[in-house]
Amino acid sequence: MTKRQLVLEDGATFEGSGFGADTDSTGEVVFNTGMTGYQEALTNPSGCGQIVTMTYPLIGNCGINRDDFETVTPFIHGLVVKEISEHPSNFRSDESLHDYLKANDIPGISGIDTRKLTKHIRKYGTMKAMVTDTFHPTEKLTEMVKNMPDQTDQVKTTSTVKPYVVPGRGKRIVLMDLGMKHSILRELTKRNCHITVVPYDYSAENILRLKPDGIMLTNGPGNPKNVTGPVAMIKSVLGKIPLFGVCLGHQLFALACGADTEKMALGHRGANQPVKDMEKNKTFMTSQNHSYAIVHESLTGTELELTQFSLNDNSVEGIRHKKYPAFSVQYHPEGSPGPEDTLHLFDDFIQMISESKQKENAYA
Ligand SMILES: NC(=O)CC[C@H](N)C(=O)O
Repeated sequence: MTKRQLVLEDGATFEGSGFGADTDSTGEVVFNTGMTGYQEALTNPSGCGQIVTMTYPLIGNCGINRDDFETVTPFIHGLVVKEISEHPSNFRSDESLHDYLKANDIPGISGIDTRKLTKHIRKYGTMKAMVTDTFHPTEKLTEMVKNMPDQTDQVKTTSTVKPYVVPGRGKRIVLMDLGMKHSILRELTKRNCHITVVPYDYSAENILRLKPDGIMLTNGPGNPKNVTGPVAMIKSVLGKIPLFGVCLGHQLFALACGADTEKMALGHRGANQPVKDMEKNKTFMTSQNHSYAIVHESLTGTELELTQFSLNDNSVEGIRHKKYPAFSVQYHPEGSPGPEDTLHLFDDFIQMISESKQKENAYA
């Protein structure tokens, strides 16, 4: 195995062994606390540009299978693990994690003290990093990492280029792909929706021409403030078509309504994030994967109300428009990986569409 190292922006270095592709790579180093679901986590397009550290100590033991992908092409820039399983064993396994990463040109690094690395990130925050097989003096490598430009076009990279249809006989949904996880599509198709998936820069005018019953905005990578098109779109459709936003979609909905977003110190990544739903008066375990959040105080003076919050750090997890049929959540209701306790939000969305149709008919 090649000797490989992870170099952080602040000069911290971690030596390990290479697996996956033999290539150098840069990105933002983050950690994921999920004990299962590495395949879904590494194929989530929201991870575009990130070097993902798995805190669970043994990764790759059930291989990679054809059923659990969240995108066709993975977008992460590196995978950091304590121990990589060299002999995956599972009836669904098609190939090893090593072979999969190699085929997709993503470097992995194993033998890392991921506890130490995670504590470091927890103390100093998420930061830029590099996975490299070259062992230049640390100062030189650190300088290279520091000078790495911030990526701002991740949504463009991960979104579909052209619209396409996934036919169904139920509600007609426009699904704006900001870096969509397949599981969102799966949940809508399970509910018989007729789905038109559109790119991130699809205009309100073009969406309205499709005469959808509802609009859903997906998850996606990067800073929500880098994505201006969908904000303008949301402003134009709000009150005309019921809307449901997830993760990045949730943040863009907030920006469109005059609230603000900020970068969190660490972000939330993992499958065990407790959230209080104030409308249902219940606590749910959720799957999360985000670095940014809505600024709670910025909801004041807008037409948005807080509906859900994190029981770990009180951050905003759900909002609803006070006048129009529109709501959103910061977490992944579709799970994958992680708990499916909040799948009912897809049913709530369909019901909101039916109720707003009834109201329209009553006024007609
Ligand atoms: N899962 C997501 O959609 C993440 C949203 C956004 N990119 C963030 O990191 O906060």
